[in-house]
Amino acid sequence: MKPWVLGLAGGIGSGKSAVADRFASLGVHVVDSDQAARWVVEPGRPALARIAEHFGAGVLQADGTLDRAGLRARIFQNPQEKAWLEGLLHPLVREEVERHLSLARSPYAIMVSPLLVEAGLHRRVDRLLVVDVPESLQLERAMRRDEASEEQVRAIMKAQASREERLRHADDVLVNDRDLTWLQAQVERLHAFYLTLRGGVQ
Ligand SMILES: CC(C)(COP(=O)(O)OP(=O)(O)OC[C@H]1O[C@@H](n2cnc3c(N)ncnc32)[C@H](O)[C@@H]1O)[C@@H](O)C(=O)NCCC(=O)NCCS
Ligand SMILES: Nc1ncnc2c1ncn2[C@@H]1O[C@H](COP(=O)(O)OP(=O)(O)OP(=O)(O)O)[C@@H](O)[C@H]1O
Repeated sequence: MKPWVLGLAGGIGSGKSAVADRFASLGVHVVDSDQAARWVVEPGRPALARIAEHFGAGVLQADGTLDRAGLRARIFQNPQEKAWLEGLLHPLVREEVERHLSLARSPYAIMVSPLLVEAGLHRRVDRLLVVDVPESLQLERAMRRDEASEEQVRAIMKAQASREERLRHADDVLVNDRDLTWLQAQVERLHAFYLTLRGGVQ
């Protein structure tokens, strides 16, 4: 049976993973498209060989895994290369995500993706929760987490939907501009609400 799916969207560094982890600790089955995008390029998977063919062997590290920082630098300064990579990976990611969603046994499941709105997946989910923060905070948190330059994080933000665009599709908004204790409380409140939408089905 297809589970009831909550979409969890937000730009880079907005706090999707922080929010998703808290839902997961309440027993909700979470599928993250960023993680799926990692699985499909693990050594031995055909997509990794295609990437090495296209970008050259320099895109692999000595141990045969993808040089993610190197590829990130390349695609976000070259829209054509980014489109090529997305054309290869997005169908595979979608397949992985659907497969993992179908394994859900919790009252509802969560699909997390930075590109949910961009990829039109807001139409696929039953309800959409957007994690929203001011751009300055998004920038600060992403730079600190990824040890990335302001220029690089801004380039990624530019490649994503604007806050306004995401918020236009939101059913619920979690403004993540306070501390993690507050975030936890908001997640608990939302979880109780989603359970009522599901009629408390366990
Ligand atoms: C370029 C890659 C190798 C960089 O890896 P890295 O480990 O540095 O980053 P990670 O995958 O954790 O992504 C970090 C954040 O970057 C942003 N981001 C990644 N890919 C994209 C993209 N194609 N468009 C816009 N933003 C993106 C997202 O906010 C994401 O959460 C990787 O992001 C990738 O394979 N991207 C293409 C696949 C994709 O579109 N993934 C996004 C969701 S499916
Ligand atoms: N309320 C908060 N207070 C302090 N730090 C936070 C808060 N929420 C998230 N963070 C931190 O900010 C960084 C970005 O959060 P997170 O990784 O959850 O974002 P994300 O939306 O999943 O990003 P991406 O799209 O890049 O994967 C992390 O280091 C996280 O621990």
